[in-house]
Amino acid sequence: MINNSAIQFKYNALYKPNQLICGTGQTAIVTGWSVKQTIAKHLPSDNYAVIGNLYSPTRGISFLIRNLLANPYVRRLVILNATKEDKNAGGCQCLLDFFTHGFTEGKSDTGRDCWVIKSPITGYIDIEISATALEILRQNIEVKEAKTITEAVDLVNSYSTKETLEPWGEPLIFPEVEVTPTVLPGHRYGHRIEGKTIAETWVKIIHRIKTTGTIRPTGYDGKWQELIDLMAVVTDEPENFYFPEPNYLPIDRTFLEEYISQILDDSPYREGVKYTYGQRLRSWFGKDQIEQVINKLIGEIDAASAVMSLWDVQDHDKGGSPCLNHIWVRVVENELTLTATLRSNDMYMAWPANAMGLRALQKHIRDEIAKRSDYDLQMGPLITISQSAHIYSDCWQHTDLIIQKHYQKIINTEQQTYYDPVGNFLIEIQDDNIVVTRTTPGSGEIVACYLGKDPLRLSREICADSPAIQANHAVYLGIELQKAWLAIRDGLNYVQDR
Ligand SMILES: O=c1ccn([C@H]2C[C@H](O)[C@@H](COP(=O)(O)O)O2)c(=O)[nH]1
Repeated sequence: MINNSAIQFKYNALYKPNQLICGTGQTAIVTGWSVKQTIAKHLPSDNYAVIGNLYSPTRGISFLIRNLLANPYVRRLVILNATKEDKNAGGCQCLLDFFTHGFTEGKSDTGRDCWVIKSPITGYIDIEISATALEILRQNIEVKEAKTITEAVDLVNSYSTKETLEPWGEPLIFPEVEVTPTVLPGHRYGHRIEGKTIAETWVKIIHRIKTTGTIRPTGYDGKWQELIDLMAVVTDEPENFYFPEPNYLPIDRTFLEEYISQILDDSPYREGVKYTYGQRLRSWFGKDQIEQVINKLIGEIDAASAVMSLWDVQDHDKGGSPCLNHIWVRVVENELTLTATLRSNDMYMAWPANAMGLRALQKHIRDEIAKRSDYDLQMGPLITISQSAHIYSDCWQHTDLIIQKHYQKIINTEQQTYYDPVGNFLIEIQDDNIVVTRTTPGSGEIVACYLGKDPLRLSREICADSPAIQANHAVYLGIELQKAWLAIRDGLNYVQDR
């Protein structure tokens, strides 16, 4: 025991320094999803060593443990496990289980060797950290769970009246293994990705970002790969949601149920708890915007102003502003479409939940309109526009694995339908000329005709007229035009697709 209780410790934040509030005491506080500043403002800084969030058991715990190992004088840990989000994410529970039950050697989802926490919630610790070091932490840190902010504050204050404890040893620092992806050239601004289901669209999105996104600093002491303004169009998500079997999405049905309520239902303001989308939509601005949109469309079904806004101008002054900012609902040929704009979107971890939650909102609006009026609309596509569409570096390995397993299969199935919204092209030879007839994709009506001998010139003309032609369709056309040209040159018969 050290007798000088006025001793001040300097917290060495090796990882995520900008995300932590550092003090000079011996107690670390993990606030889960609660806003860390709310706790800090109730405590003098010499009562705590550090205050930080823990959002995810698979991504956050390793950093936290590495920092604790670098600061051996931290002898007490208070874990605030207070909100619905904490229950959903399971990070705080998993961290508690690390201290209570320990860990075993295992593999992560991507097959990487790691320590797996003995917990019903999946949580990983980097294998580069030695088991001995992890045991030292487990033996030398006193851990307490708090269920409310007040309980956490009282616990920390009561610790500060106790005597100062000796550090458990010298700081321990372990190497890190970094994965650097190869980035292929591609568009940086503005992408359109379409898929039938959220799951399928998600695989295409993560493929696009992972192969062509720019690697940049995140603003959270890390890196992400990013594309700017990525529009995803989901055309046929079924009513009860499609979850692949086995489920490769980062969420399951139990999580989704909770999450949908965060979008559809109001929730009262609570100190330390961030906005919820439901609260912003239902009550934050003194109006229920979901009701407003339902009533607006019933009154004027063609309205182009069925807008819901989630951004508050005050958000510039506070941290933790909403990522989902603008929702627009529009009826197009008896279909109800919903377009949502997100200023910042974690496309690996958050987009599937965001998209499913928005789809539930779209369905709710459709159903309410049907209940209260004569409009029985179909469900149209769900469209999301993600302005910063990113994947954090600690998800890159997982992302690669999902792409490897599922991307090509999805593309193959799509290509086999031979469907292109720009239409079909029929190729024939007439009097030593190549004749290309363009028809609509549905009824096959003729919309354009091209005639010539030069396959390259014809391809260019066709592509200039339909710049949105699908890449595989354009390549196919090129091959057929060349075959037609060869047939003319060699005096052979030409039949398309033979
Ligand atoms: O519904 C949500 C909420 C958050 N995020 C992600 C986007 C960012 O990666 C991070 C929020 O960071 P800030 O932009 O608020 O700092 O969380 C989403 O993707 N969807």
